[in-house]
Amino acid sequence: MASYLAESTYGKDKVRVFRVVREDKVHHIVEYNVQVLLEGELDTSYTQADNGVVVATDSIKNITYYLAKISPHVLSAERFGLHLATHLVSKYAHIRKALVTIEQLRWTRIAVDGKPHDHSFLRDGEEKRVVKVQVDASRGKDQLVGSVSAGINDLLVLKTTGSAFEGFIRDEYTTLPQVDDRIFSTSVDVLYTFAPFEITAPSDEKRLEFDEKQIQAPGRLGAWEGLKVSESAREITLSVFATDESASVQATLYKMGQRLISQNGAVNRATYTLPNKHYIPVDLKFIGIDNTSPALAEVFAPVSAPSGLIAATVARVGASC
Ligand SMILES: O=c1[nH]c(=O)c2[nH]c(=O)[nH]c2[nH]1
Repeated sequence: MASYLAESTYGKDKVRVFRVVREDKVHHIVEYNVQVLLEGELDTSYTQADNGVVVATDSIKNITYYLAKISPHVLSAERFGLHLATHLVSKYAHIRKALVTIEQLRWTRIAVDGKPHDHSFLRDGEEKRVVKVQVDASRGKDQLVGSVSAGINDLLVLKTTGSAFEGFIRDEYTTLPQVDDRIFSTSVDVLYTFAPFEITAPSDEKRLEFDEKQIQAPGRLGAWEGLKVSESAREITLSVFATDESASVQATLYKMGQRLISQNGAVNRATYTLPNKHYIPVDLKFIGIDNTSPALAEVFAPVSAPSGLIAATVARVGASC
């Protein structure tokens, strides 16, 4: 009956942060859902009820808000996440690793007479940008290793043709007809990963320092900085989805990943998770109407469950992560 604590992590989830940065009359905003998890010399908090090693998750929340106030990087989820994670592992001697996941909600400037408004925004879609940052101090507090992944969640797309699914295994379990034309809809989750890099530890007493010079990545922050790659990933995902003569979700996914990597030199891997959101032509034979032959299918029943689920990671040849 012997047992032991095999692994653990803890922190604060769903810290909702809205930040405004006022540049004279032009206001910039971000809204984040932040998850902060810590790992380190924390076993005794589980095994011996030793709260003396616990940074309260309430304090983790407070630190998140404090950094949102003072960090010059708050408008970039990648930089803000790195600043927060670097502070946590630098401030607390026994914390070995900080993992920060940020979900960024969409706020787009309202266009008034075709001109982006200074301080009014709209939620144009439920898609989110997602950023996962890790700062690892396992090799020492002065040898911090940072890693960044970023991507998109819940990007809902649909096409009405240019998608087939044929040639799959047919046996006693098969009821699905082969089709050379169908509706293809998915809610894209994509996460792409950059090579890890060193971060110079903050040298100020409060361990709050964090600037570009501390990032020892090729091209520093610029190599993987959020927006360029994130816009490219979104564009590639949408354009492959729209233009591919899809043989299957699997084949289209692979093309998305290949193109993302070939067009973004700093990205080493891309993981796509694509539910296949089925739209089934309604059988109207009961009233003498053909609505099921592909060319005549016009009325569909969207099926919320079950859905297919296709996930794969495409990696750059020769890259170690
Ligand atoms: O693109 C698809 N891939 C599958 O693996 C699959 N399975 C299924 O029933 N429909 C589909 N469509």
